[in-house]
Amino acid sequence: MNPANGNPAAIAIRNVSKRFGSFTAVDNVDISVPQGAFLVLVGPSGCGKSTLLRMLAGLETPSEGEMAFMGRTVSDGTRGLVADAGGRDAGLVFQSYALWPHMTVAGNIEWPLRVAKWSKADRAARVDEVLGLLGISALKERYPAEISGGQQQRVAIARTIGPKPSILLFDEPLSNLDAKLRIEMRSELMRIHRATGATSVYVTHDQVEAMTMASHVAVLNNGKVDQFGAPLELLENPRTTFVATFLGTPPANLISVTKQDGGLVYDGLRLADAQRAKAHDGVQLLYRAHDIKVGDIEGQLAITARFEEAAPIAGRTMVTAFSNGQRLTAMADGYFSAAIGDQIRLSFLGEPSAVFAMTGERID
Ligand SMILES: Nc1ncnc2c1ncn2[C@@H]1O[C@H](COP(=O)(O)OP(=O)(O)OP(=O)(O)O)[C@@H](O)[C@H]1O
Repeated sequence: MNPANGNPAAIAIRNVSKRFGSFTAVDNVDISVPQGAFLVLVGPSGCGKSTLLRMLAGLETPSEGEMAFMGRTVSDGTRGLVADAGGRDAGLVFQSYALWPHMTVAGNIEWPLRVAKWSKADRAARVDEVLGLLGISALKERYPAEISGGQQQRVAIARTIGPKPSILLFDEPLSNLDAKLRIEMRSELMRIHRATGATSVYVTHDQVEAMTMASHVAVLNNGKVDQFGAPLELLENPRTTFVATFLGTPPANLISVTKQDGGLVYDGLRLADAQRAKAHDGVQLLYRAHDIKVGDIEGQLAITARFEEAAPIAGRTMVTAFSNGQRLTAMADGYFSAAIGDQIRLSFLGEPSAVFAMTGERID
C-alpha cells in the first residue's frame, strides 16, 4: 500500500527470497514501487538483480515471499503460485533482442498484438504508433538482418510496449550497444517511459545508468537490498560503505582512521572529532572525490601522495594517488598531469561527509 493515498503499490515485493540449492541468490527483499516509477536494480555481477527481475517476469518462482502487481498477487513462494508471464500485464526487454528473423520489423512488432487478439485495424494503427515513438518508421518493411544492433534493440522495445503493458521489465537492455548509442538510448528509454506511463523495473550493473534514469534505486549486495530510495537520497545519505562507494562518479574515498587524542587521525591529520566515531576505535571516513583537491589550499589539511593516474572529466581532472597504501581519488581544476610516482599534495576540504563502522554500517 501507498500510505499517502491508500492505493496499492504498482509492484509490491514482500520478503522475497530465491534459493538455488543451498545458495541464496535473493535474500529477503522487501520493497514497494509506486505507480509510474522507474526502479533501477543495480549492483555488481552476481548480486541477484536478474534473478529478482526474472521472478517479477514470472520466469522464476520465489522460494519464499510474495509479489503483487497493482494489489494482485502474481507470485507466492509459500503457495508455489506463479501467474504465467502472459497473465501479468508485464513486458520484458532482454539484453539480446531475439527478434524473429523471418518477420519484418512491422511483423515482429505486430506479433504480440495478434497473440493478444487485437483487431487488424488496431494492430496496424498501434504498429505505426510505436514505430513513430521509437523513431524507426523508415525501417518498417526491413528484416532484422538488414538493420543495426541499436535499431534491433529499438524494435525489441517497440515489440514489448506494443500491447501497452502496465509494467515494463528491462534486463540490461543497453549492454550490447556502444557507449555513445547507450547514452542516446538512455534518454530514449526515459522518453518512452514518460510516454507510456508504465511502471518500469530496469536491471543494470552500471551505476551511471542507474543514477541518470531512476526515480527509485535499489542497490543489491549479495542478494540483499542494501538501500532503496531516490537516487539523490542514496548519494547524499548512503547507509553502508557499499552504497557509498558503488554509487557516484568518480568513486568516493573511504579512509580508515583511528582515535588519537580526541580526534580521528589519518597519516598525522586530524580529520574529524573522535565523537563522530561513537564507541568505535577504528572507523572509515567518507570523502567524495570533489572533497579532496589536488594541491595545497590555505587553511586546509593536506598530505603528500604518490601520483598514479589522471583522467579528464568535463574540464576537470580526476586524479588517483596513493598514500600509505590508501588509494585516494581527488579532483583538480582544469587539466592536470604528472609522472607516475611523482609526489603531489592533496588537500581535504572540511569534515568527512559520513562515518562508517569497519563492518560497513553508517554510524554518523
Ligand atoms: N539457475 C541457477 N542455478 C544456480 N545458481 C544460479 C542460477 N541462476 C542464478 N544463479 C546464481 O545466483 C546469483 C545471482 O545471479 P543473477 O544472474 O541474479 O546475478 P546478477 O546480479 O544479475 O549478475 P550479472 O550482472 O552478472 O547478470 C549468481 O551467483 C548466480 O550464479
